[in-house]
Order: sequence, then structure tokens, then C-alpha cells
Amino acid sequence: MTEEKRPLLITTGEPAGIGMDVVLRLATESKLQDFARPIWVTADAKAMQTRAEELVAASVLKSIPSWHTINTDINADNVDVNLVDQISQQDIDADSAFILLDIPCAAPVVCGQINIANSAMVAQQLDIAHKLAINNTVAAIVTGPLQKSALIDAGIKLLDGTMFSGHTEFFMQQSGCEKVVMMLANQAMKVALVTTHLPLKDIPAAITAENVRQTVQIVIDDMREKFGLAQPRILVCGLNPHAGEGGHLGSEEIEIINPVLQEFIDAGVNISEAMPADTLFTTRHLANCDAVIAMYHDQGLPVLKSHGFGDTVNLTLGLPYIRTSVDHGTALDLAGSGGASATSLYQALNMANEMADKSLIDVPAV
Ligand SMILES: NC(=O)c1ccc[n+]([C@@H]2O[C@H](COP(=O)([O-])OP(=O)(O)OC[C@H]3O[C@@H](n4cnc5c(N)ncnc54)[C@H](O)[C@@H]3O)[C@@H](O)[C@H]2O)c1
Ligand SMILES: N[C@H](C(=O)O)[C@H](O)COP(=O)(O)O
Repeated sequence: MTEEKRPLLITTGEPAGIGMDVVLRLATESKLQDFARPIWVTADAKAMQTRAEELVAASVLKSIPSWHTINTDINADNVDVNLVDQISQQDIDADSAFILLDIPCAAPVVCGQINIANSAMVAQQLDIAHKLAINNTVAAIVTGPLQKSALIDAGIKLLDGTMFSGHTEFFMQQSGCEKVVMMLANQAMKVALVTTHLPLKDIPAAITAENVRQTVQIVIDDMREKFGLAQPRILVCGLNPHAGEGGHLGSEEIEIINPVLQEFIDAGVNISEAMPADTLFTTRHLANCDAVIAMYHDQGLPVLKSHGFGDTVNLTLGLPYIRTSVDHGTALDLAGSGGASATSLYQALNMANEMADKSLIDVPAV
């Protein structure tokens, strides 16, 4: 398979959520063909058929799109054994919207109802995606949403034995990376995070000099490589209100964050010292910056999502392969109803495709 033809792999994630809905929506609208690459999708084949029928019944889809199911015994151990050859030897209809890699669920799928018996299937999708990406079978992974609590409740752990906490941490550990960075991007802003899925009480301890330094370096590297910005302008949030108010409202800015940022400033990087987060996210500052680094998940992401939920892409910087994702969760309330928008999946596919083509990334329009 030539470089241009390497597929984009979509994991549909939690089967009770909207992951399959948004794939079917793009397939029906012929939008999966926009990327000039085969689209591979991991899902339970029976559940996908049922979901398509439900969406037709809900008058969301005019008809069930055509796809080609691969029934081979795909599992995380044998997935790298010539899957491409198996697929290319199939008589795949030209009008197939995607190749479905059948990963069977253990229990029947009911829209909106989490069943932790199916959590292993969700984790298996990620295992397979990692293996296909790390061995260059697919050009990129584009993840649909999973319900973190369902994997945790099923006892699924990360490689290091800690509880499952997200795709970002999963792919980081599978790839043997010491550090990766979660960035969400839309037309209004790009926000990268120093910490990802941690309870609030654990965040101060995770704001170490090394973590801040690694985050900044990965953001600089990927802003250069992936976004073509030779001198990215980066603004950094403090941890505390008013960036610590000169040490009166917290000392992390003075003791940890600013000394690291000063190293980068001294090296000629266009980066701020720790700024009060509330005023950093104002139009004047955002107009003069290429990326914001926030200290934690809910410091940065609510601001970003309020400026374009549905048109935002979540990407992982610092991985040895391309991984983008939708900006939304499982939306259990919408599964099977037709109420789920597929715009974020489209943007995530588009960004992954542009990265795979090594063209510079066009940040999605809001
Ligand atoms: N990429 C991921 O895997 C990912 C991302 C975010 C959240 N999650 C997980 O999803 C679960 C539910 O999280 P949540 O309720 O905070 O967020 P959510 O995104 O599932 O839902 C928030 C609100 O947005 C609506 N919504 C979500 N996606 C939509 C779409 N495509 N079109 C129209 N409306 C949409 C929902 O109906 C709901 O009202 C949690 O377990 C969370 O961890 C997963
Ligand atoms: N913070 C992410 C978001 O808002 O999109 C979400 O939790 C998903 O994280 P992972 O991609 O690590 O699963």
C-alpha cells in the first residue's frame, strides 16, 4: 500500500454512545470520501447494522450506507499480521464508504445504556489502533468517544497498572513515551495542557519543573512541525488566581513555573511568564498568540469549547504517530436519536489527513 493510500482508522469507542452514529452520518453524506484515503472503522458489525437501521427509522439517514466488513479474527495479538493484504485481497465494492474491522461486543448494545461487559471491546479497539499505527499500517488514528468510567469500572488498567484515564494516557504508555501533550484546537484558539485527567487535588503536585519544561518543548516542536510556525507565540497560564498575586495567592508561579519559562525566554522562545488565566483568555491576548498552555483540564478546555464545541479537534502532541479525536464525549442521551452532530469527527479526520499528507494544518473553521 502506498503512502497516499494508507488508511485513516476511526475507533468508534463506547458502543452505547454516539461514536457509530457520527461515522454513519459522514458515510451517508459521502463525506468520508473527502480524504482520498481508505477509511477503516473499528466497531461491532452487528451493532453498526442495528444503529444504521435505528438512524434510518429516526429519519436521520435516508438509507443505510454501504460498508465492507472484515470478519477476520482481529485481536490485539495478531492485528499486525498482514491485515492490509487480507483487506486488499477482498473484493471490496467501490461504493463502500468504509472498511469495518469487526470487534464483537460481549453483550448486546443498547443505545444510551453503558454495559461494562462491553468495556473490553472498547479497550481492544485502542489496542488494535495503536498496533496498526505504530507499525505504519494506518496513517493516523482518529478516536471516537469512550466512557472513561465504564473502562475503570470494568477494571481496565493502563500499562503501568494505574486505572484507565483516557486515550491520551493510553497511547502515551503504549508508545513508551515519557510525556505527551493534549492540545485542543479550533479557529478561535489552541490550548495545550500541562496535566490531563487528574483530580483537582492532585494537580499542584503534578506541576513540576520537568512537567512544565517537557510540555513547553513538545508544544514548540509540534507547533513548528505540524502547524508550520517557526516562532510560535505562546502564552502560559499560572496555576493560582491572578498567577499567584506576587506569591500571596500561591507560590507555584514563582518557585516552579516562571523559572522554567525564563529558560525558554532566555533561549529566544516567544513565550510569556505565567499569566492570570482569566485575563489571558481575552480577545486582545488571544489575537497575539498561537497557543495557550493551561495548567489543567478545566482551566483551559471550558474556554476553548465555549468558542466552538463541535468544531474543535483534540490532538495528542509528542506521540510517534498521528492521533486526533472528536471534542465531545459519548453523549449517551443522543445515541441512536440522530441528534449527534458529526462536525467534530469531520474536522478530526481532516486534521489527521493533513498531518498524514504532511501539509500544514488548517485549523477548523467555527
Ligand atoms: N474523546 C473522548 O473519548 C471523550 C471526550 C470527552 C468526554 N468523554 C467522556 O464522555 C462521557 C460523557 O461526558 P460529558 O457528558 O461531559 O460530555 P458529552 O460531550 O458526552 O456531552 C455533553 C453535552 O453535549 C452534547 N453533545 C455531545 N456530543 C454531541 C454531538 N456530537 N452533537 C450534539 N450534541 C452533542 C450531549 O448531548 C450533552 O448534552 C464521559 O465519560 C467523558 O469522560 C470522552
Ligand atoms: N479532555 C478530552 C476532551 O475534552 O476532549 C477528553 O477527556 C478526552 O480525552 P482523551 O482524548 O485523552 O480520551
